[in-house]
Amino acid sequence: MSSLEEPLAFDKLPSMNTIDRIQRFSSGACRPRDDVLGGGMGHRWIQGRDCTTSNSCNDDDESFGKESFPWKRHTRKVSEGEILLRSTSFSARNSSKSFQENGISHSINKLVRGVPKFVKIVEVGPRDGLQNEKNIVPTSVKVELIQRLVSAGLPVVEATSFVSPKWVPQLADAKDVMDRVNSLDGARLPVLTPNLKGFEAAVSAGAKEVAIFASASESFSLSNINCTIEESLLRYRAVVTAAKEHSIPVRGYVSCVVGCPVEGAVPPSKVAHVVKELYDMGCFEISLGDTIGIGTPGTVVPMLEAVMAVVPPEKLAVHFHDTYGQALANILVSLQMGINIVDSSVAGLGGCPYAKGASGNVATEDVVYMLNGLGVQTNVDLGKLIAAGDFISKHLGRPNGSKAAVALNRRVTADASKI
Ligand SMILES: CC(C)(COP(=O)([O-])OP(=O)([O-])OC[C@H]1O[C@@H](n2cnc3c(N)ncnc32)[C@H](O)[C@@H]1OP(=O)([O-])[O-])[C@@H](O)C(=O)NCCC(=O)NCCSC(=O)C[C@@](C)(O)CC(=O)[O-]
Repeated sequence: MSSLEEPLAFDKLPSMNTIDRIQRFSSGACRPRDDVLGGGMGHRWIQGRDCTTSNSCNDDDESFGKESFPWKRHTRKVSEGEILLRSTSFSARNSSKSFQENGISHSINKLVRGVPKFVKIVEVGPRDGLQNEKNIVPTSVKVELIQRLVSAGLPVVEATSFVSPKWVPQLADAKDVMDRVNSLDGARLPVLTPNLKGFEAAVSAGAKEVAIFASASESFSLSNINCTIEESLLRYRAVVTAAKEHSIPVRGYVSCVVGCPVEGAVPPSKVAHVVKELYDMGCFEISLGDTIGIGTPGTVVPMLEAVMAVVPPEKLAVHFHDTYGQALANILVSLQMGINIVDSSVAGLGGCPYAKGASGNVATEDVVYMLNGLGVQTNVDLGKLIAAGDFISKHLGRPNGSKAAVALNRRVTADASKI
């Protein structure tokens, strides 16, 4: 049992060789073409790709719409917030150009090797973000939050959970929320279901996609869903079978992929075992949750190596909590390894009621800001997203937990004061 006060396995910090090796064997591997290293415009540091795989490379973002269950593509107008953001990105463009003039772009392209051109963001704020809130958030606020997130261009917004209201009172209004968001166009709205009872309630409430959530740690499984890992897999097999009958896609989660609040370090082989079980039972995508935010690139890389040995990277998502401020670094290293789906929570809301001390998920605004800086498309309107984060933060009576949102809001105020 290791202490969770220490970053785990610092000595395992990956060398670029490790990442190169993974890239070579990853089916999503993509490499920058050396002949286009110097010619980019704007703040996009990743130049053209020469890849032949399906993992969102060698294509524009249209390929993203070709998943097995299509949903209506979201078209959006540019918001006022985004116009401001575009105007403030001028200096980033200039600095990118001067990097290129100095021959530094080659290093940048090496650094972002393998990072996909498009990242699908799975917004978990209305569910993971709110489930831990002590004061009950009115249904109307939850509904407006979901509407705002969909209108910001997020392709997937996890809406709520059909879990026991005794266990998670905050989400006891799951049916009412679904009744009011079901007609929203432009995004998928999955919900969590811990068992058949939850699945049936979700289907009657009109859910068109569900998620099941297992754990790589026995102790966490017991405290979160009151059963062992093997028992949970049995339950989930029943949920997936029922979902197949309704043609409902099922996403899988695995919690505690790096560490557990009770057991300490969790071996990558254990994570890989549970991920493979969920994949084999039919989950279309599996999200790897660092539930207590303990991971660093030094522990995330070996975990991903183990998981990618059994499930292809294009079927995997990463889900980092930011307890130790490591989430963006962990996301970047995951993208370098071929992952192109990232879970995040607007305004950095979140925490798990059964993982004491776990802080919020990585803030969606911070992820989008980083991806914009890397030239990775998300189709998310950062201005509208920040407004959604401000809306819910104001309701909860606390500052927006996204550093990018706070800084950009300050910048807007500063710019306005010059007028
Ligand atoms: C799994 C159970 C239900 C077992 O809970 P249990 O108490 O063992 O279940 P039970 O079968 O003995 O039933 C007890 C009562 O709950 C009811 N019940 C049973 N099932 C449901 C249901 N689906 N919906 C509504 N009610 C339900 C059932 O009808 C019964 O009601 P009673 O007869 O006492 O009135 C419970 O432990 C539970 O709801 N746990 C969910 C806890 C939770 O939501 N945790 C947060 C999830 S976040 C997470 O896991 C991590 C993640 C995904 O975010 C990724 C990451 O960050 O790593």
